Amino acid sequence: MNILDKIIATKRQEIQAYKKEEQMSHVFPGKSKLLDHLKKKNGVIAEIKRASPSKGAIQMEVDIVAQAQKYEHAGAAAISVLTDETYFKGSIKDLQKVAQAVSIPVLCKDFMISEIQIDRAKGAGATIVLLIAAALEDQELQRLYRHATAIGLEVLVEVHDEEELTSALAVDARLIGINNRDLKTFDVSLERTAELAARFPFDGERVLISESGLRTKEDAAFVYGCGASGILVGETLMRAEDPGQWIEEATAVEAIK
Ligand SMILES: O=C(O)c1ccccc1NCC(=O)[C@H](O)[C@H](O)COP(=O)(O)O
Repeated sequence: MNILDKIIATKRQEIQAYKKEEQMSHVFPGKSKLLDHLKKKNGVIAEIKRASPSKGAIQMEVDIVAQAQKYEHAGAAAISVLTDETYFKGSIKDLQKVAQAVSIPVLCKDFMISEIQIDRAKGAGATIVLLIAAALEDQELQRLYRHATAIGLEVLVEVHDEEELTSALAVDARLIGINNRDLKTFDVSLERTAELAARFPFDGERVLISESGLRTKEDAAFVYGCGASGILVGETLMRAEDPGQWIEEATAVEAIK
């Protein structure tokens, strides 16, 4: 069984517990839309990532509120919070704390297979949810996409190959993330953004976000040159001495054409 299949199997068990959980229904102030931001200018989606299956512990003791505020002050377009407990050591509470502490959009980064998870993310303050095409049949992707947008969330649809890009376009996704990491093997290559960007319809309605494996501002310049408007960055920011400076530089860098 590859890691993605293992994670999804764990999610199926966890969802049973969510059903019994007390519903979170905090009132969060209205937040701007990530799509609007990225249509106007390039931006960094800065991630809170304590650990990962490929790297193990990254920053277990991080003060997530302080980290999120650094991201916001540096001009991040949005904050991504990994909420998976088993493999990433995150939690829905992390998301809730971050959503309360910042005024920019907040992405619930998890492996969504059910409406229950989407409602829970919204209840905790997320304004965006992730749907991973590799983890969903086309009909499931469509159903969950519709559900999320119907309750006012933005949806980032993550793809890794041409077939998944076709699935994302079939639901008319506006935020499409090209994951440079193969979730089954952990191989990372920014060339994946270049390859799929060549098939991406740059029609002014949707934006391309390059995810994973971005380490330097030159990496950011490379993917902006491919047509990306956004980059999603986890490990690099969690290990950076000055994550704010990294965000500022990667936001301002000129695309390499
Ligand atoms: O990061 C992993 O090891 C991983 C393994 C299996 C499924 C998903 C995984 N990562 C989730 C992410 O999407 C990344 O956290 C995100 O794209 C940022 O990546 P990076 O900048 O390389 O930390």
